[in-house]
Amino acid sequence: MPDLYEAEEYQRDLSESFQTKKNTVLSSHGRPPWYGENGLPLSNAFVIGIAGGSASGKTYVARQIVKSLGSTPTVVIMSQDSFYKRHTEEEMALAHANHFDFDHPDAIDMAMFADCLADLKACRQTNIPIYSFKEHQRLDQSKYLYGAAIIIAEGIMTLHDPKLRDLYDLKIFVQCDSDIMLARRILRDVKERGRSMEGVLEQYLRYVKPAFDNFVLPTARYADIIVPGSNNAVAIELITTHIRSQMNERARHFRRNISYRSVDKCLNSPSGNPEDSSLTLLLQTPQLQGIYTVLRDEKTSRQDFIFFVDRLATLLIEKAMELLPYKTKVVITPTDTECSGKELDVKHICGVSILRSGGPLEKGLQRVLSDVTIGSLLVQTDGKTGEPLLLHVMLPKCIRERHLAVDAWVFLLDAQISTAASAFMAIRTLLDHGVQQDHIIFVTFLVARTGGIHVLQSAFPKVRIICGAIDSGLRETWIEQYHSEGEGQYGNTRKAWIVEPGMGHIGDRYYL
Ligand SMILES: Nc1ncnc2c1ncn2[C@@H]1O[C@H](COP(=O)(O)OP(=O)(O)O)[C@@H](O)[C@H]1O
Ligand SMILES: O=c1ccn([C@@H]2O[C@H](COP(=O)(O)O)[C@@H](O)[C@H]2O)c(=O)[nH]1
Repeated sequence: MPDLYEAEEYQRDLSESFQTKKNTVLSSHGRPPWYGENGLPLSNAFVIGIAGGSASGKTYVARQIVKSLGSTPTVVIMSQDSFYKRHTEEEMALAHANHFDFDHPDAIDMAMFADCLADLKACRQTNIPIYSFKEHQRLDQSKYLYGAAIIIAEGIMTLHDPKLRDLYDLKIFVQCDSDIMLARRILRDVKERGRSMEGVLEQYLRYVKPAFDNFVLPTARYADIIVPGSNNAVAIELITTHIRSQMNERARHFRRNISYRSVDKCLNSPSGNPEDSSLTLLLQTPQLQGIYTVLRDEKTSRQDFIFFVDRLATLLIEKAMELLPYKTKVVITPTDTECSGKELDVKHICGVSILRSGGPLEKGLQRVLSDVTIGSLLVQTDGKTGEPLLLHVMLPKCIRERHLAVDAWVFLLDAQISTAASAFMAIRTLLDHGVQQDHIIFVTFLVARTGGIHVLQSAFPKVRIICGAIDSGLRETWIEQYHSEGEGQYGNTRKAWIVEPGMGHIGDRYYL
């Protein structure tokens, strides 16, 4: 699945002319857990810095590494080109006349580059600027990035700043013949950056070449590996082998570790007082039990299933609404009387569903909060290992930006909590974005008493969970899967967990 973790509107809003493809490339085969059973991040992302002269082949090396890594977790290529400073009208006029020095370290916002890189390395989201080489200007848009297990930072000055050098796990310098660099630069700048050949040469002789000798080449001494600017396949293979071994050391067996734990303290607080528990079970009225009976019945038609799921979702969301802060509001009634009441006291509120089975709760949320924005997280189980993989992140704006996320309240939606591996991953993702733990309300139809709920509650004690039923069983199984390829049909088995008595696969029964 290409281009993960990118905001969709970014794709729509920016035209190809801004050459955004060079600046950031993302590829992913799913991100395995990056945190431990205590909910805290275990390891930082692996960061590679690639320096070298202009057109030496830095981007090429970065892309070849991604290609050669093959089926690896998410990789982000972050180009230092995105961090050229914002320019005044005069500076832009100088730039268009080839009289602006873009090759001096001061031309790049090193502090911002280091901050964005540090955020990504620490598994937090970041919003990087977008730079237009045609306009010689930083654009007003920014690009949201999150979730990289491997980050490749490339640019002429990536090894220049000591603060930056401290962030890299591996430092690479691309060493290329000057004539080749000049020839490549002429071709590229005329074709892609809207320049004339005379302009490119003038800029090269005035700024690019002297800066390369003074600022870029000297940083080669900080590199762990020097890679040639052409015919570098062997060097790239060596680098990928090293990265793979680093990633293997970080691999985890997360779901296996959190399932089937002792459940004595599972649903209640350590004090044993249910009131202190982070889990709220809807009052088990006959009416509620009636709804669950319809939903559990395998004979229930799809139409009835949808109807009763929507009803139940509304009840759950109404209960969840009680956990939000309210403030006093005075209104004048139609009888011209002053009346003191309440209104929500939140800056931002949104929903995030864990796909696909969180979807059936969305209608309930929209019934209660008509204009709510709902994002999504696609978490899937690796069929072979049973480990959760984060495949797609599409979050509302109030979470994507950290300064908004700290004030956001989030209804996290998933049909059931069984091993709790998906819930764990979704909560960690929200925390990485700066959402406060006690601002997360997890809404679900079912919780498996013998699943991972205990570990989830002890890792994130301030996250409130609202559910309508607690089931006693959780069974690990292998499901046969068939797919067609060419002429034939091929089958394989996939690991799955079944809640008992349960309601079957809620997402499938609702959507299929
Ligand atoms: N090893 C290589 N073999 C062939 N062409 C290359 C190689 N490295 C780079 N190039 C070509 O040179 C040009 C500039 O490379 P690029 O990676 O964009 O440079 P940089 O990122 O260092 O400015 C591109 O057209 C690219 O395809
Ligand atoms: O507005 C600008 C900004 C930068 N440059 C030149 O770009 C190169 C660095 O990019 P590479 O992709 O590493 O080649 C640098 O040498 C600047 O001179 C520019 O021309 N205009």
